Amino acid sequence: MLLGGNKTTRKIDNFAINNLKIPSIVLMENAAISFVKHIDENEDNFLIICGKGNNGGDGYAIARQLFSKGKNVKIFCISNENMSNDCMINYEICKNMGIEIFYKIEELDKLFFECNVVIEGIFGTGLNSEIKGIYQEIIQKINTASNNKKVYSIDIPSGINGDTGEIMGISVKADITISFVTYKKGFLNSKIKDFLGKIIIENIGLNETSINHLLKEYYLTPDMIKSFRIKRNEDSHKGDFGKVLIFAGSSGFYGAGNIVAKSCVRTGAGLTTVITDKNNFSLNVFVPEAMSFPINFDNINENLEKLENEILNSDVIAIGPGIGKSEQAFLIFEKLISIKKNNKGNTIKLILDADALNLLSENRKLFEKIRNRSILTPHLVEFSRLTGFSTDEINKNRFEITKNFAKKYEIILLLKGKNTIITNGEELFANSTGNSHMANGGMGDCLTGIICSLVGQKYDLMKSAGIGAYLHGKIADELVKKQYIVNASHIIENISECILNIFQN
Ligand SMILES: NC(=O)C1=CN([C@@H]2O[C@H](COP(=O)(O)OP(=O)(O)OC[C@H]3O[C@@H](n4cnc5c(N)ncnc54)[C@H](OP(=O)(O)O)[C@@H]3O)[C@@H](O)[C@H]2O)[C@@H](O)CC1
Ligand SMILES: [K+]
Repeated sequence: MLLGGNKTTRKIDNFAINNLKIPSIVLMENAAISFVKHIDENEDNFLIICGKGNNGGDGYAIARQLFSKGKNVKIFCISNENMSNDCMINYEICKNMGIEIFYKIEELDKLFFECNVVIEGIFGTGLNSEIKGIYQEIIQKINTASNNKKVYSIDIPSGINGDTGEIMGISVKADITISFVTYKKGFLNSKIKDFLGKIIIENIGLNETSINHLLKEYYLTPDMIKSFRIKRNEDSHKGDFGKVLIFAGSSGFYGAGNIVAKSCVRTGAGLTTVITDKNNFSLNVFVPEAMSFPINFDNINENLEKLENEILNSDVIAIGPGIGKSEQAFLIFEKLISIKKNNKGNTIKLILDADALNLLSENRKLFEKIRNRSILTPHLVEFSRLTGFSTDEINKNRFEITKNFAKKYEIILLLKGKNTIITNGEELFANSTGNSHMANGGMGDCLTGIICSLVGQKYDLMKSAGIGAYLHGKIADELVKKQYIVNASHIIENISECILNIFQN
């Protein structure tokens, strides 16, 4: 699903009008028809509150549509001065059709009392400053009435900034928001969840393929994930699904390595090998399918040569969870990223997480070795270390900072958090799955294991990160329907079933 904001709405509008030659009034009509589809047939009494821009124009067009279905419709017109052209056209039609239109704020309370459903088209993507005066008063009244009326917002609850989700002074609290063409970036702001209600994204007669060159940002949906699927050949063998090398875990943190390995195995990698302390015997017990490459941490140099063969034999290497920041960990990390091509002549892909990111932050010249072949999966604090931006600055400007970083270092960045962001600097995915019940130790390790497994199975880096993040969150979303806390082990046991559901449904 396309992800957009205020500017992109104007861009799409302009393209549809100027290039596709769809008159703007047709787009508005399509928006109104799509909107009305979601209104309960049994509802009868509607109050439609309209501003003077195209959001209000949508409101008048929706009023006409409902009126023509025989519904009882009243309109509250906030202002009929300086209306946009299409708003004016629909306002005039409503007047000509004899729909009752009210103008005085003193009449509003009675209008609320008489209706069952409020539809508001005060501001959409054109909101450009703090809301004050009469607009503020009307929104307050809508929110008071919303206690016992169903409130629908057209495109965006009036008062929410479509780009940032910021509340511009005050906002309508919608029960249902029906938005057009794009999932608005502002909806990703977790602080406004209660204002959005149920979100539905509707078409206005534009096929996604005719406009998707205009924007390269997406909100991940099940259909998108399904479209990424690479079918398995009947005659394939384990070599076709990737040789994955994992450097994760160290004394005290063996669990991290075990979780990465088990997630990787369960996601379907062909062969999984874990570089681990020679004294760690837990791997074989926890993940019998994985192989180990034992390291003598007391004498690292004796291992590095043998390790070279292992690297040359790999398709993808995941590095970081639980490795610590010791001198030995650094030497192994440096070795693992020092070879770019494997024995088959293919580029060895890298997934860098946790301590690998911290080591990278402290040794920035190593960025040169990871270009064009890596996924970095920081959480907010790790990303702050990598970029030098404060966590607040990143939160306020996630899209721009992540894209710039990915572009600068030519890597895929996956910034974990609510609506995990994945970007290569051009294209961007915002994840739609996941919840707070999965916020506990080992989750990130599990995600690393899933992603390196997908890369091994020849999914490109963006798609591996996208599928991985979606799958990881989706499993947790399903599990919280029947349990309160979701741990990495729960995710691991459900990976395979969830992949099946996503790819086959
Ligand atoms: N491609 C699509 O997706 C399609 C989108 N469509 C629809 O168009 C909507 C966007 O329409 P839009 O651009 O006319 O802006 P809109 O939100 O109506 O607001 C502008 C009005 O508000 C005013 N105003 C702003 N801030 C204010 C404030 N703080 N306090 C007071 N006034 C304020 C501003 O006044 P001005 O500042 O210009 O004086 C102007 O009058 C979009 O959300 C969707 O519903 C569909 O029709 C079909 C195609
Ligand atoms: K609105």
